[in-house]
Amino acid sequence: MRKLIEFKNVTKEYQIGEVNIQALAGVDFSISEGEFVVVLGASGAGKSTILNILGGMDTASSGQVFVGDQEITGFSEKKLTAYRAEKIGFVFQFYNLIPNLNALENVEFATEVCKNPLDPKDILDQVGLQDRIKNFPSQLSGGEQQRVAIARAVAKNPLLLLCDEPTGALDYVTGKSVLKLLQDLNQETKKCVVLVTHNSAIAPMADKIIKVKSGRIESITLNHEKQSVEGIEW
Ligand SMILES: Nc1ncnc2c1ncn2[C@@H]1O[C@H](COP(=O)(O)OP(=O)(O)OP(=O)(O)O)[C@@H](O)[C@H]1O
Repeated sequence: MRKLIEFKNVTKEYQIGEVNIQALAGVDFSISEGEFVVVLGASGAGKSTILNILGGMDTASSGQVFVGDQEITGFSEKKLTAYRAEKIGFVFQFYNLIPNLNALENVEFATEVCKNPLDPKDILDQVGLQDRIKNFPSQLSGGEQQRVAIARAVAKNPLLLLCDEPTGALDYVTGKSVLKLLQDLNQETKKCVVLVTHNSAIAPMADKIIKVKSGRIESITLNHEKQSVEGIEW
């Protein structure tokens, strides 16, 4: 499969007063089109930093990041904003829905700035919320709100779906159903999904597992016998 993402010797340093924090100390990896990738590591390992640089929410201190045929590390602020808006769908641990918009409006709002959005209603159908589209976030459970957040990300028709601990605030069963939804969407749409988690038990659902430790890549494993989420217990 064609290479979609490449990190080449990427570093990230944060300067807090006199203190210099090395969040990434030279990271190299690549991701192919359509892959479901799990980025694993302990707290503070650098997982979110990788995801934020990939999503154009943060910038590398040095090194190169390629997405498709573009080097995003060379982007101006304006190009990076367009990249985030058009190419990236984000799903976070806390759903970040707009409280005074209902489920459908939350998805519609996100698609307004996109070039080729999918139909918000169709996507809410696909995530199983066809009967709840008029509900406000406060009227939905955590799992349902996360489904709206996933619908919002997917409806943008992004190149990449980036998920940072998407089940972190959910109970076991609900978390599993959200992972199943992400796995199904990856299989159906062939969109690349990069999911950050500290939960190593979910690694078997991925095509590729990237382990991060202290700002470095510890290992990259290709999983040829990917498992369905239903078959994984933790
Ligand atoms: N904006 C920031 N300013 C200063 N330091 C930061 C910032 N963001 C991250 N860091 C530091 O960089 C390191 C990597 O953080 P990162 O959030 O990428 O880790 P993580 O693996 O995602 O951890 P967690 O699972 O706890 O979210 C940590 O030491 C963190 O404190």
